[in-house]
Amino acid sequence: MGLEIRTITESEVGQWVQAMHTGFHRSPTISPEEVALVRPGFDLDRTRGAFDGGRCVATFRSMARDLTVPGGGSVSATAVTNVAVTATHRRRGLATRLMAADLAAAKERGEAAAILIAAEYPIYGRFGFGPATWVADWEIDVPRAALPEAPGDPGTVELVTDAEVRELGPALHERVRVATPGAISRDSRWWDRSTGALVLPSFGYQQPFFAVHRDPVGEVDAMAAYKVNDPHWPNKFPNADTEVLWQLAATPAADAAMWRYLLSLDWVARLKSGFRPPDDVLPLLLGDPRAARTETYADFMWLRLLDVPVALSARTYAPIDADLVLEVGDRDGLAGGIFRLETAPGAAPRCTLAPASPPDLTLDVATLARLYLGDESAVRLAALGLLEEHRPGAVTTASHLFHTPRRPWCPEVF
Ligand SMILES: CC(=O)SCCNC(=O)CCNC(=O)[C@H](O)C(C)(C)COP(=O)(O)OP(=O)(O)OC[C@H]1O[C@@H](n2cnc3c(N)ncnc32)[C@H](O)[C@@H]1OP(=O)(O)O
Repeated sequence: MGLEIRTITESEVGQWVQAMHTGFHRSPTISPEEVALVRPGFDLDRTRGAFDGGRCVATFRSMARDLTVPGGGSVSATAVTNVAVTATHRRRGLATRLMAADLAAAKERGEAAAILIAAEYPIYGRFGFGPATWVADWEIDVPRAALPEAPGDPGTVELVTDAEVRELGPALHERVRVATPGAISRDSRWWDRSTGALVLPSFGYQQPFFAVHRDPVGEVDAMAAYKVNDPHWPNKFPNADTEVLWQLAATPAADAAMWRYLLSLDWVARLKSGFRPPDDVLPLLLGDPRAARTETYADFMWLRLLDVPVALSARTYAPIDADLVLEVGDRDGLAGGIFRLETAPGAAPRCTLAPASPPDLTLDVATLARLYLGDESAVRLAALGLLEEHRPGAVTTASHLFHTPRRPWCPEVF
């Protein structure tokens, strides 16, 4: 029997989970109890495997998510995860075939985009994905941070239980999600796993502290999960690390108040921020921004457009009159074509198929993904040779149009 690519059946979930863990070099044996715990998170119509003689040797799964785009609208996206090929079967085209099957199904369902977090940079460009959001992660030398005196916070910070996080967190997350291009919807399993209500034996759970910030009328406007790791004290100096697992804030004032709290814990020498937006103001909240050392600055969520007119019509642009014809190449034949993007101040943008129009710009679908959420500038992409200009000024116009005041950010690890 040859290699077969297909969605899996209920009875194959166990060996699929085993193959996924094997591909990720985790434990080679997963208990039936753990399989039963993960199973409710799977949509079997979107869970694929590669089978060699009946044995699962590669895995691939996707989830339906809403992706926030500039302007506060959203597009439907297939969120790809658990892509893993057993070491004995790598580089035989299995990931390619699984990706082709999932993208075709997503296109068929009418999803406008596919998103994923790439384990390694070189893997997904060939499938039409481009890095669409980036992350930064800082380590802050707390004694040197010189946190400036701030006007009194009219709100309050309190510590809450994991049950309260499950109750209060989803509304705050949704408030942040719709205001943050690049953010995606989150299901209740995320909250269960992050608060110990659902513990997978392979991953375990150590309860963090949960802090919430409330505005003056008592509404939660920021939340953080953090741990304090307290190693030895050299010459009896306090030397602990605050490790922020996640922090969400709905307003700049709440964001600053929460960081102020996290930076003011006794005994702490260093604060590890966790993944933040690449243009986060966190370092600039400090009296001495040099106290924040960049630990990570890297690509994060990759995007692949599946429906260019739907996606480009869903976001807003700089308020200028523009008429730009884009020739989008897509070697997989999923989303390519010639499209006209029309914008005007105060009017909804329109993106339509325009096969007979002479293009102003030619670019690949993966390059358009880098522009789409506002993370990249067309001028930079042109400097890299990724955009071809046919009408003078078209690159500059595209740069103005797609630019957003803040860079996009995806707070989810999925
Ligand atoms: C969204 C996520 O889940 S990210 C997690 C991805 N998974 C992992 O990193 C786990 C460990 N790695 C693996 O499981 C596999 O190596 C995978 C999934 C990365 C690739 O699977 P494979 O079946 O080997 O990929 P496939 O054979 O389809 O490769 C297609 C092409 O991509 C290239 N490629 C695949 N993986 C990589 C890589 N990590 N780095 C560079 N090139 C790669 C191949 O060389 C091949 O190139 P070619 O067409 O020019 O010959």
